[in-house]
Amino acid sequence: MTLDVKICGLKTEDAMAAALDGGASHIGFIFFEKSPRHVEADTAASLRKAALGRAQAVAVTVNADDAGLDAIVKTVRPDILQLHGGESPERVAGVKARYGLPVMKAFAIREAADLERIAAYRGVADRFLFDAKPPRGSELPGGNGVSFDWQLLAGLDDTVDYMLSGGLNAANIGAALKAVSPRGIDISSGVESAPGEKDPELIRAFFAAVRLALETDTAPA
Ligand SMILES: O=C(O)c1ccccc1N[C@@H]1O[C@H](COP(=O)(O)O)[C@@H](O)[C@H]1O
Repeated sequence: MTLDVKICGLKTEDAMAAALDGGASHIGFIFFEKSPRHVEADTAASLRKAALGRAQAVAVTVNADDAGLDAIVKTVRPDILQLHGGESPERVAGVKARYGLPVMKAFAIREAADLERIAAYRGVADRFLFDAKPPRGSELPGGNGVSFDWQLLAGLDDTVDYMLSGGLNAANIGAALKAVSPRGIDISSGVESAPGEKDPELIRAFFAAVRLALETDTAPA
């Protein structure tokens, strides 16, 4: 089994190096000013150079307008756009057409009914990302370090290409991969020592836990 691993919310060169050396397939930059992980486009453009030819750069935005996306795409040259707000299927299609880039659409999951929303995005979004619903009072649509019931995804058919996200860490990734079979996993706060502060040691520990989980073949039959 190959598994994509996205380390999200990178802001520093040492965290970027740990992510790439660990084997990240994707690295994510947050463009959302309320987030402790927010980066300016210039910073992301500089950091993403280290990933060229090694990992795909993902620009994470929340209900961004064309002007905002134009600036990010022009400066950062991301490989993928992650839309982590309430973007409609029409908006996703419009973003894909405007930039010619793959789009990963995020969905907040708490109960089975939340998955019904993906139907309208099938054939529109290139990939889905399933994250937990934010806790009450949080200003962040993602990056809250909160998990959801992974079993909710167990009934998805194999054609649904998704990344699993939300509260993943070195301690629970084995159980997550026992429960479900995503094509990718995405982590942010689980490799931080404080909000927005990536810890290279925690990034290394996460990759070690992923390797262990894959070696022990934890995927469901
Ligand atoms: O991380 C953020 O601050 C953030 C802000 C706005 C939209 C998305 C954000 N992060 C996404 O959240 C998940 C991972 O969160 P965690 O591992 O539970 O901390 C991931 O998809 C990030 O791209």
